Amino acid sequence: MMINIRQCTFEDLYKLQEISYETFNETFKHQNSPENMNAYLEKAFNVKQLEKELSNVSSQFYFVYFHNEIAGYLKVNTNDAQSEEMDDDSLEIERIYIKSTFQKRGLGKYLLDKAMEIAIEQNKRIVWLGVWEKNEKAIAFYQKMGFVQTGIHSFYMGDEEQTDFIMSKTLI
Ligand SMILES: CC(=O)SCCNC(=O)CCNC(=O)[C@H](O)C(C)(C)COP(=O)(O)OP(=O)(O)OC[C@H]1O[C@@H](n2cnc3c(N)ncnc32)[C@H](O)[C@@H]1OP(=O)(O)O
Repeated sequence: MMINIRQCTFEDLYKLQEISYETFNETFKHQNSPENMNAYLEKAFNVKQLEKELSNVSSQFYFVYFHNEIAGYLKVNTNDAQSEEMDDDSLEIERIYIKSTFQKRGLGKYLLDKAMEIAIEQNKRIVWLGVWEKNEKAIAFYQKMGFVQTGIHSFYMGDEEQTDFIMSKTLI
């Protein structure tokens, strides 16, 4: 099989840190200062933080493999692991990141389908996510996947306040 998916465990901590840094950096370094990028990377992906997230029963991480190489990852949250106050019948896609060399091969859709599958299994009604308003590529991808904008919220990249679009999809 060309494409495989596997749920991450505690043992994957350092691999997870590596792909988190790499993909975040290549996605956002062109539109943000090095200071703000470093501040965010250190805060979001330090070992203690990732340990905490990996041990949260309401969060799940998955690696997607392309020809046996880690090509990207998915993080989903339910209940109080969601990064916004949301009802218990919703699931958050907190991160879908595909390494640039593996993009446009269907892997992002593969991870998104996985998230939808988890939501259905857990009887959720809404799948939602936050995406930076300037991340046009990801917004186009989520629109293509049937998500619509349902709100906004702000977050900090270092000391800069930025706006995320909240996008959602309702399951039948
Ligand atoms: C909640 C968050 O995580 S927000 C941050 C999202 N992640 C990032 O920005 C990280 C960098 N980007 C990526 O990782 C990827 O580009 C993703 C996740 C946005 C898309 O993943 P990819 O593997 O490249 O997309 P994939 O090949 O699965 O494409 C699926 C469909 O979306 C469409 N699509 C993908 N990218 C785009 C785009 N830039 N513009 C329009 N349509 C697009 C494809 O054409 C495809 O449509 P099709 O099924 O009709 O052929």
